[in-house]
Amino acid sequence: MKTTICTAAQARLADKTAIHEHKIPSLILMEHAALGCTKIIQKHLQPGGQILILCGPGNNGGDGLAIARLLQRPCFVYAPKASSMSNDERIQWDMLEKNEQVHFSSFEETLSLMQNADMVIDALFGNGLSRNIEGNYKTLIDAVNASNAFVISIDINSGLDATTGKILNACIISDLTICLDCIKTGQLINDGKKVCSKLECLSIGIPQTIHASLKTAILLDSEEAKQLLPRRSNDGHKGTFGKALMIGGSYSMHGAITMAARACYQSGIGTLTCFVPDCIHDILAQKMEFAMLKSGEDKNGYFSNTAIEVLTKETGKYDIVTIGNGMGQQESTKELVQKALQLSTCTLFDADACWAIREHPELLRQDFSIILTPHIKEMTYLCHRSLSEILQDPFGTVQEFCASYPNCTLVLKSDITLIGHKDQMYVLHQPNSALAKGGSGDILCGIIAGLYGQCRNAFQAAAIGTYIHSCCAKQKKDPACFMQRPIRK
Ligand SMILES: NC(=O)C1=CN([C@@H]2O[C@H](COP(=O)(O)OP(=O)(O)OC[C@H]3O[C@@H](n4cnc5c(N)ncnc54)[C@H](OP(=O)(O)O)[C@@H]3O)[C@@H](O)[C@H]2O)[C@@H](O)CC1
Ligand SMILES: [K+]
Repeated sequence: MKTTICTAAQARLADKTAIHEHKIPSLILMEHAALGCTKIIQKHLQPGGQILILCGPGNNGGDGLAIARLLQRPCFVYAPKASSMSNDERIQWDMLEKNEQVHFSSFEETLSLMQNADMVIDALFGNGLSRNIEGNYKTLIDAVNASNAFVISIDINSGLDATTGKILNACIISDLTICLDCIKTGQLINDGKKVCSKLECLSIGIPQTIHASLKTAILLDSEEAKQLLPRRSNDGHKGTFGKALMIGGSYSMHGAITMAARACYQSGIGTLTCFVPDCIHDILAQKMEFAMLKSGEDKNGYFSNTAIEVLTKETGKYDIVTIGNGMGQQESTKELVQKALQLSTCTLFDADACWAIREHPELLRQDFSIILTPHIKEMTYLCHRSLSEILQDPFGTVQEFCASYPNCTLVLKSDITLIGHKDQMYVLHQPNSALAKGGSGDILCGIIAGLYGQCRNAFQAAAIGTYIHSCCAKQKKDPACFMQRPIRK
């Protein structure tokens, strides 16, 4: 089952389509949601533990009341007066009329119960939050955050904008958030990262085809990765697995191209050629017994402007060209980037190549595939957004770029990495500080190139390469001393 990532509007549309077009009554969806939540809640609940369920005025509150019914154990519930409930919540309320295990508490009682509660279920607001939280709801949220209870939010932490991840004046900080049907974009960005400790996504019976038709982003998890990993045929030869040319390096940054090349080789490329400045040729010849080496004229430790001449004879020889690792922000980098595009083959722009193309973004529109792997700072060179604008809205940034450059696959690297192509997007949500060190990006570039050689599909290679890269980071218990080596399992 795919886990999807939606904006608030997409999530609402998916609900609406399921209810009105697929004729699945909303109460059935709510029952699925509540049954699934109850199972998860029970796993975290101590026998005899005191549980307090906070319900708001909409269907999120309806989920809370359904959970109270399904728990089948004594619990306290705070709920608004029946006249201000949504229709479905009202039906849930009626179902509790004869229930003797559910005790409704007043606002004041709820505040005092909070002090001894073992668990608080946050069903105040979900996808329908529309303005700042004030008054009693704010007081309740502040009290939850001050309590020692284990807090589970239903669907969305109440107070969090589901799309932007901004807090609307007050917000529940949860130990666990059970996302209904899909993860919301706001849970992965901005304040969303701080208020949701752990996300668990629950299927509630909304048909997967609805998400597919809405073109929602897909979580890149192990299930998805298995589908993407290229299969190597036993009767393949080195040509089958691709010929890569990696252009990069400088006197002070020869490690970057070395790491990228090693990662490419270890990721299964058929043959690998590195093109580096003359001044580091001999160093690399010592380090890279696995790659063929070509070198071009250097100046002050970088490629010279005339180094490009060597590339003129290379047209048609390679399946993938990578450019950028350790090249520096030099005039020659700009020249080489343009020349690399003339090789008319799939080209991966990493690091300084993303900087070098910024004056000629029109060159990114080619009739062959281009992969770009910028981190957030490098992304500022590729779009008209500032660093903070990209951080605020990484999903929109990737969508906008991919719509403008349909032949490009963009890998926007940060604690969550987004991989976009046309209207498709994968989201890798495995933040790990092990990858926050020099060389990580170079290795990712190499892994993607190695995998491209084996599948010849830029979006697939970028997605599976990004996933494998993050798996490498999980190998060590202490992320600070992690040494990166590509793996294949
Ligand atoms: N539909 C489905 O298929 C399923 C939906 N499910 C569940 O429904 C949830 C979405 O339900 P929902 O649309 O009723 O929104 P929800 O957030 O509960 O409340 C909206 C209410 O709050 C009010 N309100 C808003 N902001 C406020 C504020 N700051 N302070 C005070 N009031 C405020 C708002 O008032 P209004 O803006 O209309 O004036 C309205 O009355 C979703 O997250 C999931 O949990 C599941 O059961 C599975 C099936
Ligand atoms: K909630």
